[in-house]
Amino acid sequence: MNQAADAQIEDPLIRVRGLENSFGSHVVHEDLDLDLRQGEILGVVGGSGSGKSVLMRSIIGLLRPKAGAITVFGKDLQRLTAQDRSRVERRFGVLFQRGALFTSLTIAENVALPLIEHAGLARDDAEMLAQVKLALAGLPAQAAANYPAELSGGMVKRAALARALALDPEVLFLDEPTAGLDPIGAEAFDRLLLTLRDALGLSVFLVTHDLDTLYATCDRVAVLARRKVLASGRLDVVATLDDDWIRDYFQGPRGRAARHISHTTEES
Ligand SMILES: Nc1ncnc2c1ncn2[C@@H]1O[C@H](COP(=O)(O)OP(=O)(O)OP(=O)(O)O)[C@@H](O)[C@H]1O
Repeated sequence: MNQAADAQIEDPLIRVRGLENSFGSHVVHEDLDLDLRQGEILGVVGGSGSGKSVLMRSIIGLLRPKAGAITVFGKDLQRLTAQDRSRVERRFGVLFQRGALFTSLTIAENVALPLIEHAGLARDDAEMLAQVKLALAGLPAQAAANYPAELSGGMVKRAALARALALDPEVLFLDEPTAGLDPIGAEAFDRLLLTLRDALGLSVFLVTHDLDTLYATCDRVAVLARRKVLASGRLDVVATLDDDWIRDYFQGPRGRAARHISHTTEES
């Protein structure tokens, strides 16, 4: 596990304070606070519809919150000019829930696209660099020429991860990266995530329902419930808090099984 979990870090990389989001009369977030620290993998959990994706979209700039402050790399996002904001956003890599690759482009072309559009690389250079990113995400070289529909779910996730890594981000946002993967594929993805975090010094905002992923990868966890972050901290601490939702989630049969597996793995 990463040392960030225990470190007393004054300035988090991302600081969200008093966030409010609503759609019509439906209030999703109210007075929500959250920190993402340098070098950590933060697991963001909560029931379906609790606002995990809306939170992620607010931070990466796809959704303008109704109120609150989001500070990224020490800069208040709302106060930045469009140009400065896009500079900040270029330091983010994002993997959306369903991969969101362009189906009419090959895997290499998908990964090359941000390099051409945002880094201004020539097509040949971008496609060469795309091969490096695909290798980093653990894809075999021959997958580069395939279209997304020709790959397995696990390979599509890796391709989407390669695209998220294209611009050498400092923060990685992952929305349900192991959803739909079989347990072996999900475990391989977890290991890849840890390796990449350590090798590239990434900080990771990880939305997940997957308890195994949570126990295998996260330094800290933030629980979204009742429109805010109900609790955040080390998983072993949060999992034992006295709250009905937390108890049901972490100490139900699936939570207990995931914790048992993680302890067994740590001991062996
Ligand atoms: N563009 C939108 N317009 C209206 N309502 C929206 C919009 N986006 C999200 N919502 C609503 O906001 C709430 C939170 O959605 P969100 O997708 O963040 O949930 P989630 O916690 O990520 O859920 P899941 O785990 O099922 O993916 C939901 O009730 C959803 O219907």
